[in-house]
Amino acid sequence: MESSSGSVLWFTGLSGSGKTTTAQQVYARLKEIGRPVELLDGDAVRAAIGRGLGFSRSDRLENIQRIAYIANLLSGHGITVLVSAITPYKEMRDYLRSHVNGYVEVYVSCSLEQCEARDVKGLYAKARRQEIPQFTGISDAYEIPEQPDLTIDTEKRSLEANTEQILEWLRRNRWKAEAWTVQSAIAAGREQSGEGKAIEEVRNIR
Ligand SMILES: Nc1ncnc2c1ncn2[C@@H]1O[C@H](COP(=O)(O)OS(=O)(=O)O)[C@@H](OP(=O)(O)O)[C@H]1O
Ligand SMILES: Nc1ncnc2c1ncn2[C@@H]1O[C@H](COP(=O)(O)OP(=O)(O)O)[C@@H](O)[C@H]1O
Repeated sequence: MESSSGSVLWFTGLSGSGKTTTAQQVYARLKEIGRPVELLDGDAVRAAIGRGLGFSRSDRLENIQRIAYIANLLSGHGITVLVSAITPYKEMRDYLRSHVNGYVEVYVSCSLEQCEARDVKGLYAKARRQEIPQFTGISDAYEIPEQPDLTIDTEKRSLEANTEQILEWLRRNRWKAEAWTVQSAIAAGREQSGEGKAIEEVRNIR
């Protein structure tokens, strides 16, 4: 990760697994503590810049690449980006890992049975009636991430616990490194300006 880039937390999981709900909660917590943050939700992005894109493999790939492009622009300004999109294929996530600065894969784990029981938007019922083709988990694949950076379980753990797990991961893996980089930069600046040498000279006098 480039030192000036923000993290891109990419929430991947089945429809109804809790990607949006969790991303919204993380968004609220980051806002509270004054971190610059943006949320790119799959549905909203499709409505804004994905018109004409369906759910074939190639359209989904195109959709993910467009979101990745925006995520990179934002993270380049030090913004933490939260993306909530099914991102069902390994191929997509391999692409993201190699093209998105600060990529953090967050697998939102929830069984198909539970997602279907939730059926937040009534889409599973429609998919079962074959009214929606290529529906993820029913008539199209969801390839479970093999090595996500983080897994959150929305079936067994609460929204609050999962949000805290994500914030703790950021604290440990990203913000500590950030603080270290800033400290090193300050130290290097001091060295360059001669401040370091001056301090050394004062020490020698004493
Ligand atoms: N065929 C099919 N398969 C899966 N999902 C479908 C489909 N048709 C419509 N929807 C609705 O579109 C949302 C998924 O869009 P994404 O952009 O996240 O999908 S993808 O990453 O490009 O695969 C998804 O939103 P979420 O429920 O928030 O995941 C669905 O509401
Ligand atoms: N622990 C949990 N974490 C997140 N969502 C949960 C949890 N338990 C129940 N839910 C519910 O599951 C649904 C998830 O919907 P949503 O966030 O829109 O999913 P997705 O964005 O993955 O399609 C919401 O109705 C939410 O209230």
